[in-house]
Amino acid sequence: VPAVPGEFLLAGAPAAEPAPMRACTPRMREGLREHRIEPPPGGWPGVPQAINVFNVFAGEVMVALGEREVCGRMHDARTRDSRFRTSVGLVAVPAAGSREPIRVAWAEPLQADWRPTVVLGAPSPVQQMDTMRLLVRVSCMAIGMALAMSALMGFIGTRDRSFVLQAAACLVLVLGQAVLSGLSGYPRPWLPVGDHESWWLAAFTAFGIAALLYGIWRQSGVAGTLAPVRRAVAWAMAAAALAGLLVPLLPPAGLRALMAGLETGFGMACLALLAVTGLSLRRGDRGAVLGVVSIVPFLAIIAAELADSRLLASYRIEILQLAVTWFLIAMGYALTRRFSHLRRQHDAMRVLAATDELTGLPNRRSGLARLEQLFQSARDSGEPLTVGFVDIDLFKRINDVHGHHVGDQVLVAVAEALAASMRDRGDVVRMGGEEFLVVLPGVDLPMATPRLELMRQRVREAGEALGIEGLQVTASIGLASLCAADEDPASLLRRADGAMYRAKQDGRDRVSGATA
Ligand SMILES: Nc1nc2c(ncn2[C@@H]2O[C@H](COP(=O)(O)OP(=O)(O)OP(=O)(O)O)[C@@H](O)[C@H]2O)c(=O)[nH]1
Repeated sequence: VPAVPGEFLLAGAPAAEPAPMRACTPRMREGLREHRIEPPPGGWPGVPQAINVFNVFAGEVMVALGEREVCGRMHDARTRDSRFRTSVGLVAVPAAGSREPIRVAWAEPLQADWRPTVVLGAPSPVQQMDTMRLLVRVSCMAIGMALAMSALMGFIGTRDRSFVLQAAACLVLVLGQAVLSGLSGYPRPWLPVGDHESWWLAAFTAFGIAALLYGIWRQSGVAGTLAPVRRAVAWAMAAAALAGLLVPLLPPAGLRALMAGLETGFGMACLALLAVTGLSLRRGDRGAVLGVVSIVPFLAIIAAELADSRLLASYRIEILQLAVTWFLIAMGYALTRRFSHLRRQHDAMRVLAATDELTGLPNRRSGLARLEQLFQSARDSGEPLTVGFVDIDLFKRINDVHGHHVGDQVLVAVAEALAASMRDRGDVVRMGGEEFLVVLPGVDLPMATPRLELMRQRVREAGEALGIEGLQVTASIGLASLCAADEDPASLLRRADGAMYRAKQDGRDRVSGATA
């Protein structure tokens, strides 16, 4: 290696081989079927030719032109020309006028209709096309991984099982894509695929189909309603997963039969789910739209398969990956909706847990929590803080004379009268029974007394407004302002409570202030 100059870094070492290619051995050629591509009339034009073989999912691929002959496997990038990342290929310069044919060979495909594609042309456009395929393949996997991560984060936030299932489905489908696209062998194998590409492909097809069916079924809107459909889909999923587990036991012919069975089964399950999703839509379940949307690409692939589409044949891997990614995005969207639903539910429960059912005021627990906060900030800032304990007078008698339902009406009317007198309704708390707490941050005792006098008046008026004969509603109110001796909110409350008892003793229907 020459000395490293100051302006840049030099890494690596000069190449020792003329062409970093893997020559074919008799073992590699075993079982390969060879095909010939003839040169143009008049022979090769004497310029570089790139030959690229796509869509061979398993086994060795041989590409040869003239002297140059290479064998490579999709699942180990070290065996391939690194200029081609999604295919096995070579660049050769046949002599001008030479009539040597191109020879390509591969093992019998796992599915009869999975035809390999050979691309021939000038190196630059062939490589650009190869890079474009790589971009699609990598992007699809990256989206799948990002969705798996966000599903995991959703689980951390909600502890809801669907998020784990989604993350697991994403991972299965991402790994399946890695094997399908050959990225599991790039830059060196990171999954132990080895010589068993067909097993891995069949197993991931089976697990992937189980995951797809589960997702589409969950979104079809029939999960909770049609028991026979539910059972049929559950069976289909279990059968697909079981088939995936049995894969290592199957001989090549068995694998082919399994793949054909999985493809047919998946197609039929998609059509059945489309039909039941249609029923859900007709019943007005708008959520089922997502079920239809997630199946559409797979139905399009089945249709293209039946029509023997060229596009599907040459871009099979990318099209399958895009369909899977589409499905994962649809499922991710469904989970986002579920997340907001759970959030709303959670918020609603928090509000319920903090609210008194009868009056709609904050309940004792949340009121005390708010008082604790106000107590601390008043302590820190030195601002005044006053609390008023409001107790309806002779409430037991109101219940006894007019009935419990009138007692309830009185409680609601008093709560309303107290809350209406405050700027922030959150500062009136129902402490329980016929007791209320009024919190006045920033207000001292001399300022609080007339306000509570006014509230006492409003309580009386609220009772009169009920228009019940013989009903008189009054309240005794005890006031206390924060002083240096108050170590905690409880001591402030105790003093307000004491003042309220004095108001009762002094004849009720009055406001009494506690001394510091
Ligand atoms: N209608 C109704 N009554 C309630 C509710 N909660 C508590 N009570 C009743 O409120 C009454 C409170 O009575 P006491 O604590 O004896 O006090 P009081 O009758 O108001 O007498 P003083 O406080 O001395 O003026 C009890 O009879 C409880 O059953 C409620 O939600 N609705």
